[in-house]
Amino acid sequence: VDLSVSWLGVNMENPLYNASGVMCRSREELDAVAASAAGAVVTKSCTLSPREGNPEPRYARAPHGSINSMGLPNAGYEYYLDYAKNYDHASGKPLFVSVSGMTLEENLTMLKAFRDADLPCLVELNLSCPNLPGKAQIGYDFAASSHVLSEVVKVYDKPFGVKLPPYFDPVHFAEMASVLNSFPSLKYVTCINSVGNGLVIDIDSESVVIKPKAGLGGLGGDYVLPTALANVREFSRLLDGKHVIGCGGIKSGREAFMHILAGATAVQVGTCLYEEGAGCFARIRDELAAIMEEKGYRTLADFRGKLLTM
Ligand SMILES: O=C(O)c1[nH]c(=O)[nH]c(=O)c1Cl
Repeated sequence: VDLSVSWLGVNMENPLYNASGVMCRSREELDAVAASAAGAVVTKSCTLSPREGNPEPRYARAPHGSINSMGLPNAGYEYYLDYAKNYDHASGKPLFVSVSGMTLEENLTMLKAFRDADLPCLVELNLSCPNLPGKAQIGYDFAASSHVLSEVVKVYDKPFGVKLPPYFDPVHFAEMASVLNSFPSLKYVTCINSVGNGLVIDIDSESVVIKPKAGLGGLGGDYVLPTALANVREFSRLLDGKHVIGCGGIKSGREAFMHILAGATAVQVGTCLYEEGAGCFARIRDELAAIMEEKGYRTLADFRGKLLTM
């Protein structure tokens, strides 16, 4: 079976890579993902200046996934620009850079720098960080999203993508798709970011499990799989000529198969990567290959987007 996927001018031998935020803040972590069976690498969302992030504990494993309120800890955009300049693009593993400025001006400054560096990496503009106290997610404000993207495409003329929050209403899917469809150079969306502001409670300690925001944090893992699949399928259906990257609840070949069946071009692994380590890419790849073998599919295109309805 052939697990490769070619899209946006990049070729991936394996459709699996890390979700932004997991194993991608330092060059050592990024190199570990690049050295693994992952088919691509994406950096931790960056801001203009380095950030410490929220007070710890800010990540916790939960019975069916994870909760995090990291608060955008990162080394600052110049660190990731430097990593991208030195990245071995000939390695065949595309590098994606996640950008998540604290303000529109920050985003424009960073995007101009990446534009001017003229690197083969692709930008994933994060519209969905749920963990900055007092800051609403851009992705939940359709007018703000449209304004940000209008300003972005004025300075950043290369293909790019956006990381979207989960939506939970057909009207919202349609509204956001309408906004996104008005930007031809926006070539992909990554669905989904964590399900924002959940609350995990430990009944033994009768306490929350993370410190920031009185315990509120973004959910990942099994908790979010059905929501992730719905967002992948809806945006695959509603977006014109754009790719959808699936993220959310992938921990085996089974969920990877589901995401691709729902329409995903490629898939990102977050919670499972955090808990298992970079070995998960080879394991999930092999599990996906076995499922394809069993079903008689030779390539991802044989079943991509072919989810049956009743
Ligand atoms: O708290 C974070 O750093 C964070 N955590 C998430 O779950 N999604 C994001 O986009 C970000 Cl930026």
